[in-house]
Amino acid sequence: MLELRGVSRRFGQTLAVTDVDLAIERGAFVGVIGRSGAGKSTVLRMVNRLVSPSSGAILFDGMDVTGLKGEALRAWRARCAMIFQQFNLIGRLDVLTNVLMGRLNHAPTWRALLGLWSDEDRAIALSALEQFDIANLASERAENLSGGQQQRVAIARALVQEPDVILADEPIASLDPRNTRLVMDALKRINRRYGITVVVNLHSLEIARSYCDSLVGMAAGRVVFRGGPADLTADAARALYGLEAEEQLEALSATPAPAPVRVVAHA
Ligand SMILES: Nc1ncnc2c1ncn2[C@@H]1O[C@H](COP(=O)(O)OP(=O)(O)OP(=O)(O)O)[C@@H](O)[C@H]1O
Repeated sequence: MLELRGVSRRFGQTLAVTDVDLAIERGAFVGVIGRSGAGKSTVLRMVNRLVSPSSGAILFDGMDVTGLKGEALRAWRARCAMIFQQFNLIGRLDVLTNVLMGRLNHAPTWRALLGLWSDEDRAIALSALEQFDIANLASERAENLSGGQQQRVAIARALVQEPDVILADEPIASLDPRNTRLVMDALKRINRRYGITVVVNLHSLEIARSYCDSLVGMAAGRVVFRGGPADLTADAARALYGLEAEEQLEALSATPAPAPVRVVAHA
């Protein structure tokens, strides 16, 4: 279980995140929703410690990860893979090598630096690409791929890391509707198939409702909504999105809410 207990983060005078309590079960697929600036990215970044909390504690299966440093911090980061809106691939390298970067924690550094990946690592990387229908692109330079293809490569890289948790920060924000579905399907597949916990920041309520088992809504740095997709009513959306809500609600009314599978518990 991934737990946030009273977690806050201040940047100068800005309180980005205030007193967030969350308890996310292993294998859950959780969407974090809310307006721009609500604190969603900061929450995700605190989990893998790209940003450290100003106060509060983050625990994974009872282990306090809040104060980890050095080797212990690297080990924790290997267990929680991060996926970014801008993919963060190395454009001049080929797709397979980008995916192999996810194996860095499983290979001796000298071998990785020399590009001497084991046959096993290569097979694992290729198999990850196959799962997302992009094995044919293995030898292409990453920068030549479309955004949707690049994001699937990033998900393959995260998968071969063999993480416990995948933290995806607006992974579909720069994608068209077809690629949005392909990328969300890829995240869902690895969640269901391998039981990897997925926490994903999303702008679109429609996507959040159709893919996530449970939702956490943030406004002005605080958690103001928790529930299953069916709990995301028009009133809840208005509370989260204010004036922006109508646009979101239009898209939402076009999609029936699926039944929730798992719920985020209060800590
Ligand atoms: N490194 C930083 N330095 C200063 N302020 C920051 C930093 N990171 C975030 N903030 C501020 O913290 C608040 C929350 O930002 P955050 O990026 O977490 O929100 P968000 O909900 O992810 O927004 P978006 O959807 O636009 O990414 C904002 O006011 C933002 O300007």
